[in-house]
Amino acid sequence: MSIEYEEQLAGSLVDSFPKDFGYGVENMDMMQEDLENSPSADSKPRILLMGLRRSGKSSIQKVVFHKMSPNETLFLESTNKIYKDDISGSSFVNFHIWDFPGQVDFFDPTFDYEMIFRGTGALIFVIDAQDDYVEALGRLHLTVSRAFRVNPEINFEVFIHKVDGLSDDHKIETQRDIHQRANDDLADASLEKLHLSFYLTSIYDHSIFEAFSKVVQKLIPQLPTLENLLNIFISCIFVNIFKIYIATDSSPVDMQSYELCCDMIDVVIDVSCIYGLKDDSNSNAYDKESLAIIKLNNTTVLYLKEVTKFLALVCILREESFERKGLIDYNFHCFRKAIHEVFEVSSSTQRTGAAVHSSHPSSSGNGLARLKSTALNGTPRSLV
Ligand SMILES: Nc1nc2c(ncn2[C@@H]2O[C@H](COP(=O)(O)OP(=O)(O)OP(=O)(O)O)[C@@H](O)[C@H]2O)c(=O)[nH]1
Repeated sequence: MSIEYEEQLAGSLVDSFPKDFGYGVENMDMMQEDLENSPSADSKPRILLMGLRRSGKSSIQKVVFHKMSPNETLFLESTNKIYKDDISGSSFVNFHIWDFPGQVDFFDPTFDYEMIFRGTGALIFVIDAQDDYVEALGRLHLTVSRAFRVNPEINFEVFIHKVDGLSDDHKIETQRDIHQRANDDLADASLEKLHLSFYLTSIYDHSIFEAFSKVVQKLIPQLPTLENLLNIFISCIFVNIFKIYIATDSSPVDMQSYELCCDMIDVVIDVSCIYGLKDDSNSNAYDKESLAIIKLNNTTVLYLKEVTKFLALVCILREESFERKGLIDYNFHCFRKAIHEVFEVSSSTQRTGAAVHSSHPSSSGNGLARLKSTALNGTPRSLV
């Protein structure tokens, strides 16, 4: 895939991607001013990407949110600015990502780290598993303990990264060792309440998308409502155009199904971008008409349909269930309506400044109650 095509693709999908927006290390004051003045600063959760130099932070951001192919990250230059990405990935998932250069002295007294941590939803600390990680563990401890003291609500996520270069045994041993040492350091500092979540990640497979999905899901207050909706509807995955799954039904997500769903999104969006876009810049590669059905050779069917501007529902159905397509379409229609209702409630609550609490879907209106009865009357529920 050419770089021009990728840029065109990213540009056509995401309106608010100020790609080259960044602050030089020398421009910390400017960044701070922006933090204070930005109207969206309070409403959108912030995700910080931190870690030592060359640990893979920028690569993660580029691969997940800019559709860069993993091989191209070999040519990424070292970041010497803090990059801020405004991700408007779905009605539910809007956040800022701050990619910190490895060499920034984050605890420079002229730099107000309290302000940064106060508005942060998740702090992702990236550790290069192919390198000696002793220094990284020291830095991790320093960073999370400072952040926790300022804002104990932050979700602390540790990406044990670049595990593609490790054997399966080595991966497990590395995770165990990092887990043990990081938690020992916290116990020594009497910070047992600080919880770290660990993920094995690589940009060369879907593990980075899966890990990011889990990080993002923790920031979605409507998640239990979405899960309920999916449970009563069908076995499926609800993903956005970045292949981050927002919610699934309650059966555990197996990697193979998730990878299939991701590939389906790639096919639909890539083909639409290459062959579907008209010359006028107003047309979108992904819109209300976006729909794809692929029959697999194991008697299952992949079914993708647009839900909102950035969200799609991808279902894996048994072939015989798919014969009742009218019922599936009707259920989908109800599901889509329910999602829009949840979104409307959430945006109006956000406007009034109140917190959004999840509730059982049947309490959210007639559309949802109808969905429940329809679903129970004949929707296939099994996953591959
Ligand atoms: N094998 C492997 N290499 C990776 C992975 N992720 C990133 N890399 C490589 O790691 C190198 C450094 O990646 P960057 O994304 O520039 O690292 P960074 O943390 O942003 O570095 P600074 O900007 O210096 O802070 C690049 O050559 C990437 O190709 C991965 O999952 N596996």
